[in-house]
Amino acid sequence: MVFSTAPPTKVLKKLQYVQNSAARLLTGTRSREHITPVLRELHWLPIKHRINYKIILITYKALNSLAPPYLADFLHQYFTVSQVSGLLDCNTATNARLSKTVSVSPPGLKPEPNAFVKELREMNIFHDAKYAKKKGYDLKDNTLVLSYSKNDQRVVYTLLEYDPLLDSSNMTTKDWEKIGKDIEKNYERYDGFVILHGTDTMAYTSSALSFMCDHLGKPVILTGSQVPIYDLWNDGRDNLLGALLLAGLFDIPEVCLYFRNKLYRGNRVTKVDAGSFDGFASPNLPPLAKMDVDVTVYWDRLWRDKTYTKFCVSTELNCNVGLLRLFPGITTETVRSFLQRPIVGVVLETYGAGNAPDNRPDLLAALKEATDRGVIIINTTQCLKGTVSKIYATGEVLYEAGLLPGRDMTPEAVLTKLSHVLAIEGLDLQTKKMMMVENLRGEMSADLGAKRNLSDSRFIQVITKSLSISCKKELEAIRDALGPPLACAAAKIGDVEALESIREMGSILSLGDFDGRTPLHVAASEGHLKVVQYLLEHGSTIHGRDRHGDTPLSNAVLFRRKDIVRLLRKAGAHLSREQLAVSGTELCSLAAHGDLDGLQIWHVAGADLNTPGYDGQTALSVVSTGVLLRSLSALILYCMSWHFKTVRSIMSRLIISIFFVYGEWVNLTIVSAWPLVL
Ligand SMILES: NC(=O)C[C@H](N)C(=O)O
Repeated sequence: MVFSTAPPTKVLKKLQYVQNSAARLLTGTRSREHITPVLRELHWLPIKHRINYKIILITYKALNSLAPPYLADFLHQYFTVSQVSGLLDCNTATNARLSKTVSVSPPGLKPEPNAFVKELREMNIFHDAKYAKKKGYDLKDNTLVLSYSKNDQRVVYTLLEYDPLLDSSNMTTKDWEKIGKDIEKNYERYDGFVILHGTDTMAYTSSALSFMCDHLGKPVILTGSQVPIYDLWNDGRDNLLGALLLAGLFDIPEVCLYFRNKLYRGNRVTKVDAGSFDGFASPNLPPLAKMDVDVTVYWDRLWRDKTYTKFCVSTELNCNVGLLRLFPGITTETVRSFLQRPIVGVVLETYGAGNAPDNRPDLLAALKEATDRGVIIINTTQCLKGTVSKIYATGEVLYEAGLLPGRDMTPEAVLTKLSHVLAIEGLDLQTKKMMMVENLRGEMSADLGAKRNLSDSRFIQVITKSLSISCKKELEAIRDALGPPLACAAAKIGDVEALESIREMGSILSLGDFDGRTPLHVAASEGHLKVVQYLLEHGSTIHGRDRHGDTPLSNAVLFRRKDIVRLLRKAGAHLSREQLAVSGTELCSLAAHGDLDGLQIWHVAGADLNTPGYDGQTALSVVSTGVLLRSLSALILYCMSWHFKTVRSIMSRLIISIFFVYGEWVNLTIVSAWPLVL
């Protein structure tokens, strides 16, 4: 997690003056007259450095012996109310930071370990301590609650800080693997993931993760900042807040990058500005979402997995790949030595629409030699925007040399895709080449093909006629408003054809109705296996929650649709942490009623039969207690029968008790053995 930026040198001088003067004040007289010149200098600094945390803290320490009202006035100019109270409190953390800060002389910014979560706790927007307390949340140190709520739902988030924290320039593929593994490890416990990352190499990481995450069904959002979040004037706070809200409240099953109010697909971005809050661009794909006055998610732009397979992360990456940028006069020796073994994959950045000199047979021969040896070379453009094509003869020659077209992929995307594809075991070269030109995660613009016109839809024709509408915008608005409830209605009656027509008119089948219930929720509840299959094949969001927090899987469990539970599990659905937390009590109640079918469904859905209920009992102990009680009653009956001599022979008395005990034994065996026979 890194939030840093280096200030320009002119400002550094001023910064140093203020720091030094403030530091001198620490040891000398601390009267108002001595401090005023420092403050004046402070005011002349550009705002972003004036409010530099270090300066404020040093000056604060210098001011510490002054009268509190003066001190508070000063602090309020630069800090929020909660930060001031944190400072005045001068707790151990603040003291630790103060002493550390004073000893730092040149402000070369570095990631600061173990500071972030404490800082977030002090910012009201990032942690609503009162709410957490009121709700009785047992929040561990690194778990916080956002103060923003939607339908009384809060985003609760847990922070995992890496050790060591790295400037992103120091990151390697090993760090991508670590992030990927952590996502995989925690996948079922969280609804989304936010990765705080330095901006310098963030586009590489987001591209790599997009390829490493197979069948992703939840948001993974990378974000960072150009100015440290510890500074008052920074972009870290907005970026982090936006990323948390999007990851927590929206079902966007992609690896994305969030920066300056926009959510981009992770493998379409590139860093374009080192000195602006608008640091990233996605030249060939518009944003997936915008956080403005309203949050707008462009659902139709999302990349959806069309297969139903469980999420997994492939962490293997081939590091023998490289980027080579052509320039006029590049020597054949340079190209040749670059293409030497062990290199197996190369991104060749060519001119314009994918062109290279066609009057350099030596250079083209060097490329051809490499591709003949099995090196995969992908042709990409040096331009920020646009795609490679074969329109020029200077482009055509590259394909004759065995290069593959990188279309409009960013160099970051091609490099990480090569690294991923080349590491997959058991694939021949031809398949790997095929994968490189295929769209794996929306990293290239899709062929638009013959896109159906909205007005071609029969349904839309009827609506336009009856409402006398002709304008495209109005048609789209009608489609977007009617699409989700219509799709839910079709799912309810199990009508796959109707769903197909709704999809053809451009509606997104993953969207929910007024209660947040998607067609998948409805089909799962109603038990329409074919509809569930169809929806999964068309990229329906499997983890979507309705207003009550229910998912398609929990609905299928509730309505006892065992075949649908199985199918959803195959597609990667799982019970949420909250559902698992109450599963113990539910299982005990089913066990107490001898409801084998109910227990089976929960087991298929992934519940652990050993989960304790509210009173600490498990389903198994409930059954055993039942056996004990019934065995006892059997014994009592046996004795009674002996006593009252109602049953004369010992034989018949034995039969009665065996009947009781045997009956229980059969039950008990089924309950404890059924997981084996499922
Ligand atoms: N502000 C930043 O994020 C730049 C920093 N050097 C990094 O990428 O880690």
